Amino acid sequence: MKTTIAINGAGGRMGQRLVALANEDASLKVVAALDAPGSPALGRDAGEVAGVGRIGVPITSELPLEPRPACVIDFSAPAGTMAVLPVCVARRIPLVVSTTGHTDAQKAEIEAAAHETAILFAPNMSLVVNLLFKLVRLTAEALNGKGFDAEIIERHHRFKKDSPSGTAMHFAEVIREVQGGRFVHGREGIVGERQADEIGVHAVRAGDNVGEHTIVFSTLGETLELVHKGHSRDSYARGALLAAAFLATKTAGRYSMADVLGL
Ligand SMILES: NC(=O)C1=CN([C@@H]2O[C@H](COP(=O)(O)OP(=O)(O)OC[C@H]3O[C@@H](n4cnc5c(N)ncnc54)[C@H](OP(=O)(O)O)[C@@H]3O)[C@@H](O)[C@H]2O)C=CC1
Ligand SMILES: O=C(O)C1=N[C@H](C(=O)O)C[C@H](O)C1
Repeated sequence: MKTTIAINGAGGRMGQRLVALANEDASLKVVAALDAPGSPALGRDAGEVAGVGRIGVPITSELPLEPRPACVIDFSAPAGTMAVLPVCVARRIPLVVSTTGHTDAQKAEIEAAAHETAILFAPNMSLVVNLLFKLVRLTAEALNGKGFDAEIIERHHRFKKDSPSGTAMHFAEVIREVQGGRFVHGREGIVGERQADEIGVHAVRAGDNVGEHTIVFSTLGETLELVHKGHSRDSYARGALLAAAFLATKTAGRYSMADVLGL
């Protein structure tokens, strides 16, 4: 029995990889592909847009009633998430939210939807990055109160619309949960000496970098850096497809990539 999926943002960089990789997976079937109202991708075959040939699924701006997907995967934009969320809630369709850049109010709405359907909301679908979240928590605990400065540097492609990355902010939130402190986004001018409670967050936008995160723990005399470097968007896409297969069988509730990946 194939897991049927719908992809929100199917015309985008990630959406295209999801269509392509799902097309190669005998356990999955793409039954719907969505994109923004007014998108030039509307009406085109999702497989053709993804470069894998026709799959018989046209890209539409709304989720058709039939065939009902077992799970929706969202790699769109905040507005895209908020457009598909009520549809998934009303129809009790599990939803994997991979999009980043939401407001706090939008995040709260996404979390509330878990009362009605299965929700997995994660800024990064990569196995290695989700392992790195645990390693950063372990490091922050081990070095807490020992005089280490924590800074996060993220690098992404020139096309990324939100900043800093959702992944970088999750690293920062993990560190703050453990050590307390306050986020400092970049530094400019005579800002004075670095205060011990600062958690620096810095975003580089250049070239076609698919995602690189460096978490720095530095003190007088030595530095520890924990680094993830993405080579392809496929690490995120494969994680998202695993998440969809996991979520498709779940009842209402809030699930995580740690649940999916057994971390
Ligand atoms: N969790 C994870 O592991 C990862 C998360 N991401 C996140 O996924 C998102 C997408 O990234 P990426 O694929 O590079 O971005 P793209 O801009 O390439 O793709 C986004 C797609 O969503 C479409 N879109 C925009 N608004 C809507 C809407 N209202 N309804 C439906 N579709 C819409 C866009 O259409 P149009 O171009 O016409 O606006 C575009 O086709 C970003 O937030 C990014 O941070 C990315 C990689 C990994
Ligand atoms: O926009 C991207 O490309 C990515 N965005 C996500 C984020 O904002 O954390 C995940 C990954 O870093 C790639």
